[in-house]
Amino acid sequence: MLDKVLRIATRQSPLALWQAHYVKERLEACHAGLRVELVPMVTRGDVILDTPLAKVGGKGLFVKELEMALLENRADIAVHSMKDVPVEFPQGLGLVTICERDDPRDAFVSNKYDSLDALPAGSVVGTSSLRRQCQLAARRPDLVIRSLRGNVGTRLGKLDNGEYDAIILAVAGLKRLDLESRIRLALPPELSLPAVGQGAVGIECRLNDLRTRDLLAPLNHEETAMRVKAERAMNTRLEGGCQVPIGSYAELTEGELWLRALVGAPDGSQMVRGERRGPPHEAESLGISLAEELLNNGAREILAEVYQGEPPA
Ligand SMILES: NCc1[nH]cc(CCC(=O)O)c1CC(=O)O
Repeated sequence: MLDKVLRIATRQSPLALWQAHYVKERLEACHAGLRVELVPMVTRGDVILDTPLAKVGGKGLFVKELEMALLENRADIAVHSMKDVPVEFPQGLGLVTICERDDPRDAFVSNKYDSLDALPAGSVVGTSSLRRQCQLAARRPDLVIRSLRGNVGTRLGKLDNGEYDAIILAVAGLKRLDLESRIRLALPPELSLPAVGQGAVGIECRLNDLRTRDLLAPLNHEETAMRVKAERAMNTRLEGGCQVPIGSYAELTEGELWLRALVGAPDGSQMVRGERRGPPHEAESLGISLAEELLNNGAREILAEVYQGEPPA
């Protein structure tokens, strides 16, 4: 039966393919007789590999082609790392499902050292994330932080050939690729506040495609959705559309949301932090009010400076 086929638009990086296969398997397990096909695509973000993302238009580069495929009915859903999903969607598309979150933490990866604190002065640490960079530099101003791009395998290769003493990657990505053994230390949120949505997989589709939305419904994880909603509300109130030095992380404990956030200068010289606690149904307003507090405490000036150097796309 043709209407029992569902098509997933996906990038072809090993991480993207893992996530697409994960959603395929979950959907097929929930719906007997449903056949799920992958539609592999190349995005601009996959092609431009040598320039810091902030300079070439930011995270949106990885999702535009997938969204075109949805709009032109060449695919039914797109599977994303929530961390890479821009704040706005094209007309007619939306994020309808967020799967259960995996480990949200950043990972310290090194062949020589056990932790950030064990690194000698002058050690070279690789990351292209302004968020990771500012938190690293704030704690260890004596380190040399160098840009590091490419997919997870490429980044590990650059560590292994000696270009870096250590690199920072997401725990979730390493676990998905069966590379958990490379993690020397999972950094607690106090040390490296995660990015919005880190560790969670989200699913986008055409909002008027009710058949697909019904099929996706059992994959939604309410607790993860609440947490990511608070994180994204915080980010949306701050962000101008390009890569930014912002951490935003929510936990849900005993029915209460605890949202922490930071905005920092990329060189770690300034850092504004804040937190909010409240009921989950106020996820969005908690995020917005925390963002406004940060803006009033200096984040406005920090972000203005970041955007001036690298204007949003
Ligand atoms: N920026 C790329 C990216 N997008 C999502 C993940 C990891 C998986 C996740 O956070 O869901 C990664 C790799 C990394 O940051 O190390």
